[in-house]
Amino acid sequence: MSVIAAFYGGKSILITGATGFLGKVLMEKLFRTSPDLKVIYILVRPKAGQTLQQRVFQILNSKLFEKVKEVCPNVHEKIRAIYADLSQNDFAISKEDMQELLSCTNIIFHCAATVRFDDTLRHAVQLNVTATRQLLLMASQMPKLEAFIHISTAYSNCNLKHIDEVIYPCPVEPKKIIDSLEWLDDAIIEEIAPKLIRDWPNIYTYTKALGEMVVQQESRNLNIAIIRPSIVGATWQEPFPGWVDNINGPNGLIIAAGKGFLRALKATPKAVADLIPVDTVVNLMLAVGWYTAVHRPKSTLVYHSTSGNLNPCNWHKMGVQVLATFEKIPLERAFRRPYANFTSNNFTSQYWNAVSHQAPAIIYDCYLRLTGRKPRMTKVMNQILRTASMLEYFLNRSWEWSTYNTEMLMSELSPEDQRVFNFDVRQLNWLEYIENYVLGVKKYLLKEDMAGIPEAKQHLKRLRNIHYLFNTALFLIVWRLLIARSQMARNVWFFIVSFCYKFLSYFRASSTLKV
Ligand SMILES: CCCCCCCCCCCCCCCCCCCCCCCCCCCC(=O)SCCNC(=O)CCNC(=O)[C@H](O)C(C)(C)COP(=O)(O)OP(=O)(O)OC[C@H]1O[C@@H](n2cnc3c(N)ncnc32)[C@H](O)[C@@H]1OP(=O)(O)O
Ligand SMILES: NC(=O)C1=CN([C@@H]2O[C@H](COP(=O)(O)OP(=O)(O)OC[C@H]3O[C@@H](n4cnc5c(N)ncnc54)[C@H](OP(=O)(O)O)[C@@H]3O)[C@@H](O)[C@H]2O)C=CC1
Repeated sequence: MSVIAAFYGGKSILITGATGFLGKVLMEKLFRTSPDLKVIYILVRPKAGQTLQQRVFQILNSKLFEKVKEVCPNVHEKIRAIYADLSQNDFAISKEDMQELLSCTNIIFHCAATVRFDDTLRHAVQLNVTATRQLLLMASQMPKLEAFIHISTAYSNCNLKHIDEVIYPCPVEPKKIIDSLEWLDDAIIEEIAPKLIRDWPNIYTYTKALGEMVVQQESRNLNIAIIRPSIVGATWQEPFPGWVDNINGPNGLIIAAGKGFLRALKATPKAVADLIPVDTVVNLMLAVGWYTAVHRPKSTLVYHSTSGNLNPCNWHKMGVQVLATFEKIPLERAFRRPYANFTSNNFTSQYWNAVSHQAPAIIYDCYLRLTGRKPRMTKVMNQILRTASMLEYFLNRSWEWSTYNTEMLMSELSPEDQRVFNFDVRQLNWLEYIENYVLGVKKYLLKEDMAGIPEAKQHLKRLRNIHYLFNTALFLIVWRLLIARSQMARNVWFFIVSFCYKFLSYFRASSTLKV
C-alpha cells in the first residue's frame, strides 16, 4: 500500500488554480490514487459564460478524468467548487464558504497564477504576490492545516545562472510594491515596471520571485514548501501519455511548426530544453505535501522539478524529433510543409523571418484578396512571431538547477511510493516522450481525428509540388529578367544550353552505337 496515497485518505484539500493545466492533473491523480479522500475544495471563478458548476462538469467529463470515474464513481460529490476571484479582497468568498474552508482544510496546493509574460504589473502582483499573501493569512487561521504547498517556477530566479533550492531575496520588498500599487495610477505603474523588474526577462518571472519572498516572510509557524517546475509539458505516463490542453509554452510553437507557419526559431541548438512532464510535477507535489505534513521540516524547503541536470535534452534534439513525428503523423490542413531551422544568429534569424514567414504570408494574403476573401495570414504570422520572440529568452540560455531536496525526497519514499508517485526524470526517454507529446497536441489540443492522417499526408504532397512549381517559376522569371538586362547572363545561358546540347548529342550517339 502506498504511504502517500493513504496519507491523503480522509483529508480535505484546498486547491487554487484547479481549472488550469497543472491543477486538473493534480485533482485527477488525487482522486485516482486516494479515492477515499474527504473533499477537494477548489476556488473557481465563472469564465467564458460558464458557471462554476458547468466548469466542474466539463472537467469531470473530459477524457483526462475517464479513469477516475472508474476508481471513484462519486467523484462529483467530492469536489466542492467555491466561488472565488483571487484578484479581489478576501477572494470575494462568501462568509459561510470562508468559515468552512478555515475550519476544515488539511492541505493547501496553491497553483493559481497569471502565467502571461506580458501581463500588467498591477494584475500580476495582485495574483502572484498579493493573493499568495492573502492565502497565507487564511492558512494561518486554519486549525487543521498540515501543509501549504506553493507552486512557483524554476525561472523565478532566471536572472541567475546557477540556482539552488533556496529563496533568493528580491531587490525591492514585496510589501513596498503591494502598498505602492494601491495609490499609483496605471500609467505610472507601467512606466516604472521596467525599472523594477531589472534583469528579469518579464513581469511573470519577476512577480513569481516576489511571491516566493512573500511565502518566506509570511510563513509564521506553518509547514510550507515551494515547488519550482521548469517548462511544464504534456503527461509522460499518467493517466495516459501526451495529454495537454493549452497552448502555453512549447505547445503553441509545436502547433505553429506542425501547421508550417513557424519554419525558423531564434534558438541555441545546444541550449538545454528543460521540459518536465506535468504528471512528474504532480507526483512531486503530492510527495512534498505528504513529507511536509508528516516530517515537518524546520524551514521552508524548495524543490526543483527540472530535467536538465539529471536527464538533459537540448533544443536541437527536441526540434528534430518534433519534425520527425510530423513526418509520420502530420497535422491537418497545413499552410506549408513543416520544416525549420534553429539559429542563434540575429541576421540569419531576421532573414528567415522575412523569407520564410512574412513573404509567404503576404503572398497568401494577396491570393485571398484576389479571390475575394478577407486577408488574415499576415496577422496570424505576426502573432506567432510575437509569441516566439517572447519565448526567445528561454530558448537561448541554459540554467543549472540543483536538485538536492528533490533527490533527498526520492530517497525517503518507499519502493511502492517511488513507483506510484514517480518523479524520477532519469527514467524518461525523450524521443518517446516527444513523439507522444506531438501526438497529444494533435489529438487532445487540436482534436484532430487519426483517420485524417492519409489526407493530411496527401495535402503535404500537394504543398511540396506547389513549392517546387513556385520555385521553378520564380527561377525562370528571375533568369529571364537577368538575360534581358545582362550580356554576361546571356553568355552563361548560351554556354549552358550549348553544353547540354553537346552532352545530349554525345549521349544519343553513344546509345546508337551500342544498338
Ligand atoms: C539545427 C536545428 C535542426 C532542427 C530544427 C528543427 C526546428 C523545429 C522548429 C519548431 C519545433 C518546435 C519545437 C518545440 C520548441 C518549443 C519551444 C518552447 C519554448 C518554451 C519556452 C517557455 C519558457 C517558459 C518559461 C517559464 C515557464 C513558466 O513558468 S509558466 C508558463 C509559461 N507561460 C506561457 O507560456 C505564457 C506565454 N504566453 C503569453 O504570455 C501570451 O500568450 C503572449 C504574450 C505570448 C501573447 O499574448 P497576446 O495577448 O498577444 O495573445 P493571446 O491572446 O495570449 O493569444 C493570441 C493568439 O496567439 C496564440 N498563442 C498564444 N500563446 C501561444 C504560443 N505559446 N504559441 C503559439 N501561439 C500562441 C493564441 O492561440 C491566440 O490565437 P488566436 O486565438 O487564434 O488569436
Ligand atoms: N505551465 C508551465 O509551464 C509552468 C507553470 N508553473 C506554475 O504552475 C502553476 C500553474 O500553472 P498552469 O496550470 O500552467 O497555469 P494555467 O494558466 O493553466 O492555470 C492558472 C490557474 O489559475 C487560475 N486563476 C487565474 N486567475 C485567477 C483569479 N483571478 N481567480 C481565481 N483563479 C484564477 C486560473 O483560473 P481560470 O481557469 O478561471 O482562468 C487557472 O485555474 C502556476 O503557479 C505557474 O506559475 C511553473 C512553471 C511552469
